[in-house]
Amino acid sequence: MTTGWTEARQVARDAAEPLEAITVDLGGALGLALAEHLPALVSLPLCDTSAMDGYAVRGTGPWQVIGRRLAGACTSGAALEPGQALEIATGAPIPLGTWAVLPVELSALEGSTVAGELPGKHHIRRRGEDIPRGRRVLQAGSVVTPAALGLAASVGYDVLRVHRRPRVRVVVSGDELLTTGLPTHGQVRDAIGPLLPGLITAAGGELLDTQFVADRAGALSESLACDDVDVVAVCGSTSVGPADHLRPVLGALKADVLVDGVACRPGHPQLLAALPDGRHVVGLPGNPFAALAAGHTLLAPLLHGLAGHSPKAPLTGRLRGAVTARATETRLVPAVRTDDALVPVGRDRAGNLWGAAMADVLAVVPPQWTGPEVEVLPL
Ligand SMILES: Nc1nc2c(c(=O)[nH]1)N[C@H]1C(S)=C(S)[C@@H](COP(=O)(O)OP(=O)(O)OC[C@H]3O[C@@H](n4cnc5c(N)ncnc54)[C@H](O)[C@@H]3O)O[C@H]1N2
Ligand code: MOO
Repeated sequence: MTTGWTEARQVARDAAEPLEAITVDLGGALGLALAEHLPALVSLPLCDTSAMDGYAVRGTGPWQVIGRRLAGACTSGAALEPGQALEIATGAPIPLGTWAVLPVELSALEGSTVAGELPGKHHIRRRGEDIPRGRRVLQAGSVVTPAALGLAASVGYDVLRVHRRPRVRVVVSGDELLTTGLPTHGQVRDAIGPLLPGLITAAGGELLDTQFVADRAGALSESLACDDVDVVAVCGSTSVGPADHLRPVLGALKADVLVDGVACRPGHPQLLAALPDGRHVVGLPGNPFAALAAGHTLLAPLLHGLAGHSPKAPLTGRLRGAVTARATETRLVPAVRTDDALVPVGRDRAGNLWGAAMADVLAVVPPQWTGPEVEVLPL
């Protein structure tokens, strides 16, 4: 029974429990989802520090400069007395008794005396003003970005607990397929093998390998009998033709078919199944644009779920141009972003990746849509 596009994505997402947590160095966490909330291990800043290069002063000027302090210096040291100043660098702990930091460009130094107007702002960053110790700075399920790595380091982390990436095997079926060079009569260059690694990585997965199998049930069955991956993405063989063996093979393996066709174009024969040992199989149609659409429809949400990513609100945009909705199926339409709208690029028949390759997004046009707002899937 065919499933609606939105529901199919939810089924794929719900089919996945986040995989186990691992501990990795900060650098190894990029792109993985946090398995635990992240409380700040230290306050930021750690103590009251100067926000400017200049002079920490007490009282009204002029002030007698009694020394110099750079960032990283320890906080102990004599408190300032009224009329005293300490030359200070941005980020250095301010001495006790400081009223304000006089920025160097507002100061006039003569010998060891500095003069200037007390600034309107004190230019002091108070301890914990940016982040107090113990405050949760990121939630479990957040995907670690470059900024998140910097933040984690600044609040004291050397390692992070993250969910491991789901391991994926791609199985490409089709006797007519060629992986390099120019196809001759009857041959077709494999276009799905090359497009999947990027899609899998972006969705939080790790491609273990790509295997090519002949259009035989036995070969497909053998490729599914593995225990070194979490997900097998089978390309081709999803339809009902004489060389399409995926559904019968899944039946023989006693797989639980969770999504058996999706009400969308392209990509309607795609499927999602759970094998008895818990691994998942995603069937991507052989037509390359249909495979891309299915990759975004079923494979990506499954990988997001396994990788422990928190669900995100959909991105939306306004679609302009002559797009006709279907009665009962969702259309996935390649479109480019312009200043004020999304514009379809065409060239989007199921076997043709030209439109998708030119596009920025797939615009999701639901059944009976009247526009202009659509959900978008970045490509
Ligand atoms: N009687 C019906 N026939 C078809 C239906 C249907 O509903 N009833 N659906 C059509 C749709 S829609 C699609 S999509 C395809 C899906 O077919 P398969 O997943 O079984 O894929 P194949 O038959 O192996 O190949 C279809 C087409 O794509 C080419 N192909 C396959 N793999 C690749 C690849 N890796 N790179 C490039 N091109 C590939 C293959 O040569 C065929 O031309 O079924 C329709 N039929
Ligand atoms: O679903 Mo097919 O994928 O439209 O060509």
